[in-house]
Amino acid sequence: MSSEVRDGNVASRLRVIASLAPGAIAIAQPNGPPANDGNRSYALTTFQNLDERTERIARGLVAWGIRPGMRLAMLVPFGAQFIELVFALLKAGVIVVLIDPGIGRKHLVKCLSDARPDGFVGIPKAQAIRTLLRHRFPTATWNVTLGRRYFWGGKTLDQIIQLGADGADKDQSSPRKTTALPTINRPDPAAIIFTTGSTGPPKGVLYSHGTFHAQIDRIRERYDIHRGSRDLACFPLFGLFDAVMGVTTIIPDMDPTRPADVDPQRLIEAARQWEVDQAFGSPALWNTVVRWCDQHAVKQPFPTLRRVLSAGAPVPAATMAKLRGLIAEDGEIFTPYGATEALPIASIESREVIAETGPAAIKGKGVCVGTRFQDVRWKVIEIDDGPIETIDQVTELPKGKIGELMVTGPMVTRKYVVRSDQNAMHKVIDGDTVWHRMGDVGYLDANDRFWFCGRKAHRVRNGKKTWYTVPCEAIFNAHEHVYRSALVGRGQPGHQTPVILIEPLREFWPKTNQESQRLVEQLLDLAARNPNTRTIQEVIIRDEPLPVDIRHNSKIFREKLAAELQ
Ligand SMILES: Nc1ncnc2c1ncn2[C@@H]1O[C@H](COP(=O)(O)OP(=O)(O)OP(=O)(O)O)[C@@H](O)[C@H]1O
Repeated sequence: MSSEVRDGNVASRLRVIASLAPGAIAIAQPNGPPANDGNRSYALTTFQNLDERTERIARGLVAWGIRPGMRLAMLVPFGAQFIELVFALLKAGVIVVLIDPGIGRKHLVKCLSDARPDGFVGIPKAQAIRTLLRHRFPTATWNVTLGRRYFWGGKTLDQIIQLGADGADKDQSSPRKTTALPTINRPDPAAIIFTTGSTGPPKGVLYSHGTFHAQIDRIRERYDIHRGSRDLACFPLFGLFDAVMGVTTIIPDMDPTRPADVDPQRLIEAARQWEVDQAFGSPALWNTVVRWCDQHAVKQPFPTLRRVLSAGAPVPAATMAKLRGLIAEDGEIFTPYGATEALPIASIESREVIAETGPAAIKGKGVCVGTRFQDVRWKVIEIDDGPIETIDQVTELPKGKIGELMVTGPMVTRKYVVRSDQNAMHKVIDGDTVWHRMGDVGYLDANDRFWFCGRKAHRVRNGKKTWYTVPCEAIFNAHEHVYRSALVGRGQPGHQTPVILIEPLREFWPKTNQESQRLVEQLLDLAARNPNTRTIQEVIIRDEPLPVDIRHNSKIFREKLAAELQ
């Protein structure tokens, strides 16, 4: 489809979809509580509505004075309006600043301030907070409020839409008639998206329109996604991809910033009502769904679901096997691997995990994240904690050897624009090409699959000995009373003692010191029998959950734990 889109703006794909299927439903959002039979009423947006409204908002923004390259930060909860506004801003040539509220208030304000936005598009509450903190956002003068505007300046969305219809700003003495949308080329900047911040403060990644095109094309091809599919979008940003692939986004009744707290009953109802055939969610969401169905003895609650996507962290093979039993028999579960800076890089399907790579992972071989997406190039290189400027300074490792992963391709972003000091640590120049160092360690196998062994920054070192998080933790996670574990180093890198912190499953939380001691002994016994872990001699059973990121609910904040241990 990309060849049909003449200009480089990724939002122009909407126009193509709208011309092919104008009346098809682009977005369905619940607008009432579920009835007794589980069915509920939904507000519907067709592809034609979506294209026309985004066009009108974009024209309104341009008529108001918004110019290509201006940065506008989105402070709008995920939903139909979020999707609509992102496309409208892209059509106007704006660089959309996207921040996941799940990163927490402190990081949120800091990231927004560092992104130096020219304005905010937000709900009244967000605009009120922005106004109170205006010294942090000195350049933010173009502000659009959804709903009612109170004591702050700017325009309401309704005024922008009106402007888009009129083609001129009535507030101005000499109304402009120039509401043509700008021409955008693929290399032009489209968005600044923040990393989760699981290894330090979140970094702002610059996406071009070309980055988005490459992501959409690769995802569509590899997962064989077609117009007419219906996606339960439990991971908000996927709703944006759906719209330009002609897929209906069903917005689930859940807090997208707290995927582990989802009510599976609501998902099941939505999937039934819409005969959903695709769903995207984080591993934590699927874990909640699988456990709930287990507890309630629910059999195949998603009979029409044929494509499940789960991203952001490893999905245990056991969860995958159970999830397989909940969806259509011929359904597939994919775990794409990538990062905010480079997505998608690789992918694996559940059958391969269950039959082959999952059992290997349990033995401490790392988590296999699969084979490359088309046009990705990757190398495993010797681990270096400092910057690597050019490709000639890189030492590539042979297959099977653990090192750090670096990648390049059209979906790989070229730089950070917030915390740009981090560019030196992550980017390697190779002529016109930029390689991105993922910050992940692992190895490539004989079938060109990558085996993820954890984050580079989380490895524990003592002299020549290195312990990698994922292969070590797998040995402890295999104990039937363990929910998850974290390898943490006590002391300075190079002189660290490896310590394993254990979060038992809720039902097996030790009630006495003796029970706790018994569990420690069993775990040390397990550790002694595996070469990865036999040098680990300290296991601590926690009496509270391990700290994890809110966005994926699965990335363990090992830095925090290490600080507690020192
Ligand atoms: N399928 C997967 N299996 C295992 N880990 C994954 C998978 N997909 C992503 N990851 C992990 O998530 C990381 C990317 O996450 P993200 O871009 O959200 O930010 P972050 O790297 O956690 O944050 P920061 O870079 O700020 O520390 C990858 O580098 C990898 O460690």
